[in-house]
Amino acid sequence: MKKEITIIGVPMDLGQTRRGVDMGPSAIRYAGIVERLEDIQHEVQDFGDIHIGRPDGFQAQDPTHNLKNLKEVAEASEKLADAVSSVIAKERFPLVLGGDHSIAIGSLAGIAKHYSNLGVIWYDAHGDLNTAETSPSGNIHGMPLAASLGIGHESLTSIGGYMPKVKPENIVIIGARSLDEGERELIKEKGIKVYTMHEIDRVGMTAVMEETIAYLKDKTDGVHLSLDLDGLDPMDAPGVGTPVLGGISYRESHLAMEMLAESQMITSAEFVEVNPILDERNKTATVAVALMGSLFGEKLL
Ligand SMILES: NC(=[NH2+])NCCC[C@H](N)C(=O)O
Ligand SMILES: [Mn+2]
Ligand SMILES: [Mn+2]
Repeated sequence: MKKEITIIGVPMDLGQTRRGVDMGPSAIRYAGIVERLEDIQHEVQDFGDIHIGRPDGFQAQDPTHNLKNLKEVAEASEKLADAVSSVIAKERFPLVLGGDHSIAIGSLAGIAKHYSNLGVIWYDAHGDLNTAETSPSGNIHGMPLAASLGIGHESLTSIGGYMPKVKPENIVIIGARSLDEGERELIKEKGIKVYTMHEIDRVGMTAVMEETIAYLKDKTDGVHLSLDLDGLDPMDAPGVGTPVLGGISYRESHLAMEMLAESQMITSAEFVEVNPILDERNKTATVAVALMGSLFGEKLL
């Protein structure tokens, strides 16, 4: 089915401390995302990049919290929320390119306004369910899913002027293999559905995706895919800032994207954490583009 897609680049690197992930959108464009989607008959428009403010180097860390670059991340999130929301208002499919995963706070704030029961598939090695209190790093890219549940610092939970963006029972995390203590507690407390690498190995990606699709299908009126490239194994996606061994393979990821394409349930998507400085000859951006091809219906025959 032909889609009208708008690409939004978010050159954000302030949600974590390794420089270079702000070049993710360029690397993904360079790897040919527009042509790839046009080749399978979609109509693609490139919105360009959201402007990311630079932190004032002389400004001391706010003593009331340990959140790095909170002001800049919150400002960028508001801008992204507006951009994403305007794309959906035009009945186009928003495809957001990161940037670190903190950008999901803005994407979800812009998207969730348009749905009463948004589903979220969080494809990631991590839960990104930390708050200032539970975070080992103070990096906001470890917090976007918590913030979208309405948990965490007010400057992050209130983006878009409402909260929460998503209900715990509408979330599925796939690929988890690194969770902090507070994240584990939150998962249990809220009953969030998680397929760790254990389940993926045990029952296989086919069953994981069948169950995920069945779980979300009837109770949601839209599903956002938030794909962190570190969900994949670092052998397949080396250009990420927080790699974790033992991840989802390139092949399993293609299968997952193909099954989502068949389900026709995905209404928005983002691909994040591509860091060209840490990458090998743009491999991770190229993998991201290949996965987007499958998500949007590319088939060999
Ligand atoms: N989006 C990501 N890559 N997140 C990594 C988070 C790592 C760790 N859990 C933290 O809070 O700092
Ligand atoms: Mn991650
Ligand atoms: Mn993440």
